[in-house]
Amino acid sequence: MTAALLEIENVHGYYGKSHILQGVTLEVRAGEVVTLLGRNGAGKTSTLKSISGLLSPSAGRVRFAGTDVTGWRPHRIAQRGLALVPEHRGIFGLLSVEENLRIAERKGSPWSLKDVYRIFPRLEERRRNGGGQLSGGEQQMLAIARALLNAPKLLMLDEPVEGLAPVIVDEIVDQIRKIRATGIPILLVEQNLAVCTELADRHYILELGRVVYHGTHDEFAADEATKDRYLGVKAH
Ligand SMILES: Nc1ncnc2c1ncn2[C@@H]1O[C@H](COP(=O)(O)OP(=O)(O)OP(=O)(O)O)[C@@H](O)[C@H]1O
Repeated sequence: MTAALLEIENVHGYYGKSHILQGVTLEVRAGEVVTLLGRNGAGKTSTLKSISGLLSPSAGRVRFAGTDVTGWRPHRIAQRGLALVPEHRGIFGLLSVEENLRIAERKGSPWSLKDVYRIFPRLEERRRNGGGQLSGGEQQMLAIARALLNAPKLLMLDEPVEGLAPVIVDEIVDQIRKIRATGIPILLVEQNLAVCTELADRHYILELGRVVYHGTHDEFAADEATKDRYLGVKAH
């Protein structure tokens, strides 16, 4: 079996006195796309934050690429190659698309501007536009492209298609598939079940800050009862 690139073991986390993460355990192996599912407020974003150092775990371990990074500051974790693309996309509205990309370029990165334009041709078309002039879908593409330029060993995407039109959703799913084909593993938080089942090798479901289900793509696809119970999705 392939060794896990990311291992989260029994992670607990608080916002003030609220015990939000109550022992989350999951792993992502080399080359995998893994989804983290669950209803609103289940703790998906908080799990990504606890991995990337934005929420310091009160207990448990986060191991990444063989190193225990629990409690490290976000920038140190990012330097190790763990990239988080948050739901609110953090791009610079006053800079052009290309400037947004240029400031994310990194010496020695296997990813060049040309490589990201190959995956996101729309960004090349819009390269002189201001970041603030982009549509929601284009902003999402720009945020992912910026993360790629940083040469991530693992990409974490928080609801990349939320609120986007179906045609843009399809485009982004296709782009994520292309990124996956380059070998970069992805941890994907997503509510859109069709997107998840299309992309993922394995799934975890969170409820009240705990993992209540995990299974492979095939197991999950066949398990209507689980989908109904934890996600409120009726079989059809
Ligand atoms: N900064 C914060 N301060 C206090 N409570 C928070 C904070 N952020 C999130 N929470 C609470 O923590 C719980 C988990 O939130 P989280 O955002 O991780 O859930 P989620 O599964 O990502 O849901 P959603 O899809 O709604 O973002 C929720 O009850 C939420 O209200």
